[in-house]
Amino acid sequence: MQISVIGCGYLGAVHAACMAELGHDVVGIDVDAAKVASLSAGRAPFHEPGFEEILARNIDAGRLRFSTDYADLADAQVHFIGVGTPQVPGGYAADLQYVDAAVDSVIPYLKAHPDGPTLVVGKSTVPVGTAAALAKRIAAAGDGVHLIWNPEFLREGFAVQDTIAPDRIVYGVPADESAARASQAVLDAVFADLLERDIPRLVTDYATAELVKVAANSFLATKISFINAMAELCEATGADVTELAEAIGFDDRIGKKFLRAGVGFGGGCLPKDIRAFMARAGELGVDQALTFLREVDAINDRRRDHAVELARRAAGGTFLGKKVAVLGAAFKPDSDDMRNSPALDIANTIAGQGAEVVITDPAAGPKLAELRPDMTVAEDAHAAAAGADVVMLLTEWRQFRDLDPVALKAAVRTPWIVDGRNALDPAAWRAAGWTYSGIGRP
Ligand SMILES: NC(=O)c1ccc[n+]([C@@H]2O[C@H](COP(=O)([O-])OP(=O)(O)OC[C@H]3O[C@@H](n4cnc5c(N)ncnc54)[C@H](O)[C@@H]3O)[C@@H](O)[C@H]2O)c1
Ligand SMILES: O=c1ccn([C@@H]2O[C@H](COP(=O)(O)OP(=O)(O)O[C@H]3O[C@H](CO)[C@@H](O)[C@H](O)[C@H]3O)[C@@H](O)[C@H]2O)c(=O)[nH]1
Repeated sequence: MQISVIGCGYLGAVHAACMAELGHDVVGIDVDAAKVASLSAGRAPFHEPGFEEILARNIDAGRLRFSTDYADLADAQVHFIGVGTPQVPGGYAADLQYVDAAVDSVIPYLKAHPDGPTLVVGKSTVPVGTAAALAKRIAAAGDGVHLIWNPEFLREGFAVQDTIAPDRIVYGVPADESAARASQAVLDAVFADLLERDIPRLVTDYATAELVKVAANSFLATKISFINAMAELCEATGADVTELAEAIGFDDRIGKKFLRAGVGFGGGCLPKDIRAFMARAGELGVDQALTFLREVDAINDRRRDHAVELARRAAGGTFLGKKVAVLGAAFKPDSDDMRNSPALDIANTIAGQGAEVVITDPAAGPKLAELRPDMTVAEDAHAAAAGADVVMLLTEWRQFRDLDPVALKAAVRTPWIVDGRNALDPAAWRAAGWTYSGIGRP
């Protein structure tokens, strides 16, 4: 099937390559010419395990190409929309200008297809009500053109695997039954390979599909803030939050996942999605339903402040004249994404308070050096830690988890580690002569 993917960022580029991997003929459209040039040359513009391989393989096979010109999507029957929906500047609501622009740009090319309806498929994360409004505009483009809302649940670092083998697929379909049936059949053909593997597919109305996405992210954010709140209690009582998380996690109803206390959640999704959800609830007059998310957000912010405090204590009460090595800049390991990254935020705060900060990240390092010439970016943990008064582990890359505390001690001025992700073995670091300070651990 001929498919277009509009918006080739972390979501769209991976989706385009995965759709080609499933055997479809795919064109990726993006307004960023540099990104399109990089993708066209088979070079991933961001770090995502396994992505570059499928990108190159499918370009070579002739099933995948990229363009800045919307005219190149004219023959496609299915158009996925994966453009960004960041927070509006200075506010909580989602900025829909990129979705609106993408829809405006695709509309002139929408025409009924000989093999069934032409579909616009929304993947971007949007406030509930967006799909219904877009569907009206798309319907005005002509007969045989429909919108399905198909939210995306991939995690960065596992994006390829999550796209090809998602936990579930959700279709928000038009209210009109025959339009719903016909458009569902087309999207089923796109995902035939996945459906054959019995991946659950849920068919809902537009509003439910939109809400499933933000509800899922709100639940995940709540789980993280819950365990971080428990870390605050553990810190006040001398208890250990990692043992607490393990113990409650044995209950199947709670589960072990997403209970890692630390410097909290960041990235291009959870923080902005819970805020946009709160903003939308306010517009709908049900803001009280989501006041708990304010607390989720506040707990999350407090973890960053707390990490700064732990470092200040380690530095002897002031950052002036002190060198702090920060291990990690990306918001999570196996990604170079620094959007709303706790690590980068904490590094900025500490530098602003007078410390000499040297930061290192296996994937985000080069991008950071380019974007932030004001920062000292080191090659690796040992180079960053040279002469440091405090070392902070803020993104739990394997390279950092596997550090040898004995070898690293030889590089630093003072062996004091703040483990902002509870990723290290405190006993091993203490035995090597370090002062170890974790999150919610004695
Ligand atoms: N990143 C993720 O892991 C993830 C997962 C699930 C859902 N989402 C959602 O997917 C959407 C995209 O997220 P992302 O992380 O890929 O963002 P991104 O910023 O990495 O990518 C967005 C891309 O859209 C392009 N773009 C903007 N306007 C355009 C237009 N008019 N026409 C064509 N291209 C245009 C940009 O140049 C950019 O390359 C967001 O709504 C996000 O919440 C993201
Ligand atoms: O126990 C945990 C788990 C995660 N995190 C942090 O939470 C953030 C988000 O992690 P994760 O959810 O793995 O990353 P994303 O790639 O942002 O994925 C989330 O956001 C995507 C975009 O909406 C969704 O598609 C995914 O399902 C959802 O997990 C990161 O900063 C993690 O360090 C913790 O602090 N503790």
